[in-house]
Amino acid sequence: MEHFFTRLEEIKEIKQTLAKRDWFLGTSGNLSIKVNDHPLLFLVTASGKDKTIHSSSDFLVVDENEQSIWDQTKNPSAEAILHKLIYKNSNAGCVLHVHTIANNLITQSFPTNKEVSFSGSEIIKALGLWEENAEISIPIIPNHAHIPTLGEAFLPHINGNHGAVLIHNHGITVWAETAFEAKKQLEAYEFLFQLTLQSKPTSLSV
Ligand SMILES: CSCCC(=O)C(=O)COP(=O)(O)O
Ligand SMILES: [Zn+2]
Repeated sequence: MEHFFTRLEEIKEIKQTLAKRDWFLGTSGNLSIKVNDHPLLFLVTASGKDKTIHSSSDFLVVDENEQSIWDQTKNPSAEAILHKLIYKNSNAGCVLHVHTIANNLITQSFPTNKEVSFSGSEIIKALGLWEENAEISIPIIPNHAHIPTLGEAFLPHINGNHGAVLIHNHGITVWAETAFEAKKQLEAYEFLFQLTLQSKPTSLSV
């Protein structure tokens, strides 16, 4: 139980930090943190809420069918299936999804089912790549309104315990083994997007 409350505090703190950055405009975005491996249980944001307002009903615990196990008065994030797919196919412990102007604009510069690559910035070390001239690539998938179809497009890109997927004209989903790592990596990706958009167009490469 102590573990549960520690995880809850971690994800609440991330929600508050990202809200201060305006990364939840228009009720967009969803966050989750794993609280049990077998059976899979994770805390996930409730759907459709203003995520800049913080209350005791911000999160609910769902199982591997994305069903709330205690509280039937609110619904889990509509995108909880993506979080479930990540937890079922990696050792990730936390999943963060945000819509930002920068992550939407970056996807508009590239075709879907391709990837966008970044190199030449020190912040790439925050993504775990420490070698000289390291390059990081992020896949861009189509934005299917039907979430199970979005999940099918997303699944092949879950290739490790941490990673990221851009959804075209929608947002980014980042996962990592811990909440600290997931937030760090999300921030590093958003840094790269903003840097690229504010730099010369030649710094983009497909
Ligand atoms: C209001 S943005 C459209 C839904 C979305 O993409 C999102 O991230 C928020 O959905 P949720 O069900 O998690 O509130
Ligand atoms: Zn979304």
